[in-house]
Amino acid sequence: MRNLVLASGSPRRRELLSGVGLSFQVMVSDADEKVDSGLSPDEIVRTLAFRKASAIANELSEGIVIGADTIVVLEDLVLGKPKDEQQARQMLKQLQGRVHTVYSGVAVIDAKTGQQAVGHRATRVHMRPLSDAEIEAYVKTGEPLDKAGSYAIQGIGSTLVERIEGDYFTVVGLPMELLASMLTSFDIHVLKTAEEIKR
Ligand SMILES: Cc1cn([C@H]2C[C@H](O)[C@@H](COP(=O)(O)OP(=O)(O)OP(=O)(O)O)O2)c(=O)[nH]c1=O
Repeated sequence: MRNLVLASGSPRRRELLSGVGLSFQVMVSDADEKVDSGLSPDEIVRTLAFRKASAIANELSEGIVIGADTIVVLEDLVLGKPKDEQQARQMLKQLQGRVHTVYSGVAVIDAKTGQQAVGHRATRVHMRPLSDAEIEAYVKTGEPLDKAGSYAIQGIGSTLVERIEGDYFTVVGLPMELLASMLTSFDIHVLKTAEEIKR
């Protein structure tokens, strides 16, 4: 099988991809995460996922490169990763007791042929009301710091989420069903690979 490359420093994305039995290399891009203020949320995550994948694909002569990006959107407010505890506190104060949408973009690029695909998914998240003391305690766990919107649904943040509408993996940062279907057009078939591993 052709070399698969995950262009991401996110341990969550690494775990999700390993979880379906794919073997891959990790190469972290230093792609600029600034975007035009006029872009819609889906355009933002698609642009950034593509930028991350192409930064790595440009360094390689072959390989299928995957990039991803996740943002949290509360009405017209776009929340990325907090700079510090103060910003994490502020984001959680805005999100508590309300519904927001998590957008995750995925880009796949074949470094050899230049074939490319970009997609995204959006999931609505209902967060329960949180007291200031709860927000403080959660911020102090350190978990919010490298997460878009300052929470991790897969971690202690699971206790803050009442329910979601849509794909769970989109919230964690890598929509797996979307990615698997995109990979089939690059002739990478996740279920077939999993079957080969079992044999
Ligand atoms: C909302 C949410 C986000 N996140 C994470 C996923 C992403 O790692 C991060 C969003 O930041 P990103 O900029 O998408 O990704 P990253 O900087 O971690 O990694 P890279 O750019 O190298 O791919 O937030 C969770 O882990 N759980 C959650 O519930």
